[in-house]
Amino acid sequence: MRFTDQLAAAERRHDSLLCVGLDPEPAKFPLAWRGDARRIFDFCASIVEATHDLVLAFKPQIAYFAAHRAEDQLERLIDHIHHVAPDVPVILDAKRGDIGSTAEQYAREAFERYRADAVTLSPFMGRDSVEPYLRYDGKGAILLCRTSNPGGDDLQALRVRREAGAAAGDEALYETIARMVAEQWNAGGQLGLVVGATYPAEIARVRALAPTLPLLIPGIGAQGGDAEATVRAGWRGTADATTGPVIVSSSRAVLYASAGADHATAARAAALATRDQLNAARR
Ligand SMILES: O=C(O)c1cc(=O)[nH]c(=O)n1[C@@H]1O[C@H](COP(=O)(O)O)[C@@H](O)[C@H]1O
Repeated sequence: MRFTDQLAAAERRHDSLLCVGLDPEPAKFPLAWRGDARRIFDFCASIVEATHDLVLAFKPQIAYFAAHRAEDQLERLIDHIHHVAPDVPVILDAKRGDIGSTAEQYAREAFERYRADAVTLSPFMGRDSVEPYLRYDGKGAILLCRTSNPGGDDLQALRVRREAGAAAGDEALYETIARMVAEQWNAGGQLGLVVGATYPAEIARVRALAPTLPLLIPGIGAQGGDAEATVRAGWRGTADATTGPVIVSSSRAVLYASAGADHATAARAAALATRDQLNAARR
């Protein structure tokens, strides 16, 4: 099944816009596992098992595994997700971006080694740096557009001249990215955009420019983004061919809801409350 169809199906089946981000930090694990990087798989698997019926996607962040030489645990984790939750797509958060020949290796890593359903990428090096990922039929590539961090302004808010063909004037760089990706790069329907929950007005702008693209929206929870405003800005109806899904991602607020032996129960409670909060904003 194509990534976009997987998202739409998981959104409907689990009645959810929530993605749980898997950013394992051994220093924050429950006491019995604390500080032990060999428990990364066990910790993440316990979260997946506790929350998979509440989410439309999981998003492991590769740095949290690679930093601990735990890539083998990431491979096992993604296999485990496909096994216990075959209907929930996996977005590998890797934020890659390089020339085509190197991008071919990154694409192979994401889709063949890790068997992810989609990957996050930087659009900075242009269309040919994204194309190797699109050769994997049905896989998704989600491009950074308006990121959740304050420093995102440094480049993404810069005013640039609108492309020839668009109405005269100027616009922010993130608007150019959204327009270009939606209108020119997305011929195969595999692309999505990242927009931070910390910037609801920009989510609305990106949604207007890219009505059918999936929007990955991190920044609720630990970064303080407004969950309701996020949904109101980005959600235009249950995902189908004409309405792009929103994937609202939260990592720390779910993973570390409790530092005790009840961490999985607490993670489920946090995921359930967040799912319900997101749903209330669309009803
Ligand atoms: O691509 C991302 O997922 C991402 C983009 C962005 O603009 N901001 C952002 O926080 N992220 C990621 O989303 C996660 C946010 O984690 P929490 O703040 O703990 O929910 C981290 O894995 C970040 O790397």
